[in-house]
Amino acid sequence: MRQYLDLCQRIIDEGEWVENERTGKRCLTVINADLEYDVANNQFPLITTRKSYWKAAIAEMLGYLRGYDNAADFRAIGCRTWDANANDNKDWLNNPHRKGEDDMGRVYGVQGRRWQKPDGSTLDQLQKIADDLKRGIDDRGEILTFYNPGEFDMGCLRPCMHTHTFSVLGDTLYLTSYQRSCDVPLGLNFNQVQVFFLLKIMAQISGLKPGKAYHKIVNAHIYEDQLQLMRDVQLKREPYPSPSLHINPEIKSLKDLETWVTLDDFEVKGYQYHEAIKYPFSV
Ligand SMILES: Nc1nc(=O)c2c([nH]1)NC[C@@H]1CN(c3ccc(C(=O)N[C@@H](CCC(=O)O)C(=O)O)cc3)CN21
Ligand SMILES: O=c1ccn([C@H]2C[C@H](O)[C@@H](COP(=O)(O)O)O2)c(=O)[nH]1
Repeated sequence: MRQYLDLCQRIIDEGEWVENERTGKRCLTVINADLEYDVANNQFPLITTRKSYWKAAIAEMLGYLRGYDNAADFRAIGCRTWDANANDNKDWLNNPHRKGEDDMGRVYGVQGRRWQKPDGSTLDQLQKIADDLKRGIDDRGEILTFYNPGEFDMGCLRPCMHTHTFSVLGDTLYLTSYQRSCDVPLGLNFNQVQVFFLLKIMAQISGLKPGKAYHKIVNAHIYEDQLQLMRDVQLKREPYPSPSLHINPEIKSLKDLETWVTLDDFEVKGYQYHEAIKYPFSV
């Protein structure tokens, strides 16, 4: 939790103002942040200085792992984060590739599960990783990437947390996740939960122990309309100790994740938090 608050403070102390054309807003910005999560000791990095909606964050990652490309599918599992980008983003609404209401296009999970190959077939990156990890194999290329520049014009948003690399040492699984752009008040709240969850669930279905997760962020920013709430409200609060995340031990395979898992299979214990803060969201 401290590392999150330190990053927020660093942006306020050292950040530079950058105009963002896409949203029409200015962002206070720093380059490069390295965060680390102790999954081995179940130190769940849930923000405690405001109420954080961890279930929606897990649902979003679950939707990516299932290859969802539609905001309605995300809503059905308890996540509304794609409603705005699928349906209120002017550029996307005018994009001929958009297939209608709620379509997100070829983003995240589509690339992760159905990467289009030149011969017309598709590649399932996640299945290959799950199969390898189950056999204890790390070929130094256990990489799940959602980043497909050739298809950016076919999706509503370029992926932000775009690449996840899994590594095995002995009987322990590690994860390194890369993020090109980070809305620290809103997005990072979710992304921290997702990196932690991704390592914990992949370790569980591989029969490996979870180790540490490393989260590498390039452009970390606070939008101008979020700054006052961050500086004068959230950063004035004292954090509480980390809660822990518990996953139904019956989840044993990628197939389980794809077929029957719901948010009821996840529980957070010991979550103490300060009251909610509503940060503005930029589409
Ligand atoms: N500007 C921007 N920031 C983001 O963080 C972001 C995007 N755009 N576009 C794509 C996804 C969508 N994400 C989102 C979208 C909404 C919330 C949000 O509104 N969170 C609220 C409440 C969530 C809830 O009630 O479940 C929050 O207070 O955290 C968070 C992340 C993360 N990403
Ligand atoms: O998982 C996510 C997804 C998105 N974001 C934020 C980062 C930026 O503020 C916007 C994306 O805008 P770009 O112009 O494409 O960089 O969404 C996030 O923090 N986490």
